[in-house]
Amino acid sequence: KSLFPLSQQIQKVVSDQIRYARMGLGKGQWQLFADEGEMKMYRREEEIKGMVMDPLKACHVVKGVTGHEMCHYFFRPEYRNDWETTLEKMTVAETISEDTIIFWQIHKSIWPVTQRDAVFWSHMTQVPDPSDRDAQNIWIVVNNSTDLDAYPPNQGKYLRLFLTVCMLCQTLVTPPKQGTTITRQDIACKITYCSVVNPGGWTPSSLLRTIYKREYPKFLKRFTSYVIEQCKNKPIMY
Ligand SMILES: O=S(=O)(CCO)c1ccc(-c2ccc(C3CCCC3)c([C@@H]3C[C@@H]3c3ccccn3)c2)cc1
Repeated sequence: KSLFPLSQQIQKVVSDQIRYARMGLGKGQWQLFADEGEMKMYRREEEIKGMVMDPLKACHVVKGVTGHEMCHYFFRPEYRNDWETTLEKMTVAETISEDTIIFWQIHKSIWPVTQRDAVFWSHMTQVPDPSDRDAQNIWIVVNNSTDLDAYPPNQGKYLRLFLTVCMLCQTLVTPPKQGTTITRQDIACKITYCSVVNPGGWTPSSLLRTIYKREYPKFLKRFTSYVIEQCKNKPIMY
């Protein structure tokens, strides 16, 4: 469908997602649906052709890890089964480069919803900080559905879902006392997680919204706890 080679499509979607993540909530009726300490999750109710397409934005501040570390554990396939509890199967369909991978994921069926799969490219990159040109403290991972000939949609029992997700992470450092080196007590990561999911087939809106309301907070809490655990005894990766 896309006329542009993959790299150009990635640049466009990534720059759109950076702007979208940075704009805060923006216009429209955003509902705060999860508020647990530092983690705040908002959604806007949107239906297109009777299908739930609710945009979601989550803001979170996680102590003791950097934005690079958070994006690394979100992007790399080898860690995904440790924190993603709704996966039945995850395959690396193509490794385009060290910062671009195409995944095929089958999500566990959640009764009575038809089981879904997804094919998406995942791209991890550093983001310039507009307020501080030589800062190197912002990273992003964008996951965006794509077609892949080897994985045609809706062949078997899975409905193909379509998603655009971004995980924008900014490292915050509180400088320690003069002359002492920075430790994990002095760092934190400010996360903006955005997602728009097209479930790919009609499902009762109330049912989908119940699933999202339960699963998104669970996912972000589990993922961030996992990264803290993985990093705590390792040197800081800036
Ligand atoms: O951030 S990611 O890129 C991380 C890579 O895995 C991502 C996040 C969420 C999804 C997702 C999209 C739709 C659905 C369901 C809803 C009804 C039909 C399919 C689910 C199932 C419910 C569970 C779920 C929902 C929300 C968060 C985590 N789990 C998940 C996929 C990828």
